[in-house]
Amino acid sequence: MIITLTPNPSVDRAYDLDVLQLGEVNRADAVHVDAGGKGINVSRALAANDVQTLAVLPVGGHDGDLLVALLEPTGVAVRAVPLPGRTRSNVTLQVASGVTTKVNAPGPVLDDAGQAELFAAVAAAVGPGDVVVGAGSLPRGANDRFYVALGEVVRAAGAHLVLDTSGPAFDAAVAVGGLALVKPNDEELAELAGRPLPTVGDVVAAAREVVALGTTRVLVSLGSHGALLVSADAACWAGGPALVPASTVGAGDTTLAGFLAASGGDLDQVDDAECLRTAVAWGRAAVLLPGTAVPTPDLIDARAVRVDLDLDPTTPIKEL
Ligand SMILES: Nc1ncnc2c1ncn2[C@@H]1O[C@H](COP(=O)(O)OP(=O)(O)O)[C@@H](O)[C@H]1O
Ligand SMILES: O=P(O)(O)OC[C@H]1O[C@](O)(COP(=O)(O)O)[C@@H](O)[C@@H]1O
Repeated sequence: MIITLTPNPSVDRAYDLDVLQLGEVNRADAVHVDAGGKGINVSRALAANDVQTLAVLPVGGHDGDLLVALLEPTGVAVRAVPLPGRTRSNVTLQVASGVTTKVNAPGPVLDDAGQAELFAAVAAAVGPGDVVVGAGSLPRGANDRFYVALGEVVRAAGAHLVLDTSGPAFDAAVAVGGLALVKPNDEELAELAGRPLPTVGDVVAAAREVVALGTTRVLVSLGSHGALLVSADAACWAGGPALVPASTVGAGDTTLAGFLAASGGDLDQVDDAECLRTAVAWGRAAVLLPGTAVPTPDLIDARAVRVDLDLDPTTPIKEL
């Protein structure tokens, strides 16, 4: 079973515009409202591809009710933990040229009691061999060691922790280690490493520093340049021609979902190249969909993805 925990979920509202004019009245051609937040998107993408998953999330207020209602038809099993405060709404402005502008709200405060309730919900659901995905930013009030504490809950159950977050929470979890997989994008990995990562060799070296601290695999998404998968003894890249996105929101989450789906939920037996190919195929399919929509199997084309196990480390990421 793949369980996701999204400590700061969102109702995602995406506005499609021809062009965006700052300081002017902009009129949208369409508005998309989706259940959002990184773990929730992972679960939605899995469920859309018939992979069983449970999403654990805090909810509060009107948008909390709306979030649960939006998840109802998706096939995701939901454990919604009612907490004080109101679930946030994140806004995306999507222009026809493919440029995506996001405004993420801070969300409600999560206090120690709320954190304990979320961990209890995960502990009640997780069993040996399961995969728990901790994903997204931390709400105000949450300790930077939130995902470290989640790791203790997950490992106590004999399960694997996968992480997709950024900033101090990512830093703290990587420093402690014991992670099966992390999914930064190249900017998040550069922030963690504390230096720019312009080439393939730079990204692989930074990912190997994460591996050396006790993470088995690092899946680095590179936007239109595909993704790199790095472990202690291997590095491979997958990608394809750049696409003009209908929306990049949720593409990273869908990429992670594709990787987990291809692994069959067994992170002890991963075929790196095939899991990476599937991950990139899912991400590419996601960017062609509006808002935070997730692709179904008919929209995913793994054959369009090229895998390279022997990339020249001097290759600039921008040339992939
Ligand atoms: N413009 C694009 N063209 C083709 N693929 C893309 C494009 N943008 C994103 N992708 C795909 O989506 C994946 C995730 O995108 P990325 O922006 O790296 O994630 P995140 O949303 O986590 O920052 C990439 O690895 C790539 O496969
Ligand atoms: O938790 P954060 O970092 O504020 O991000 C939350 C937002 O990111 C998303 O999960 C999308 O993530 P990605 O675009 O990185 O795949 C949205 O659904 C959500 O609104």
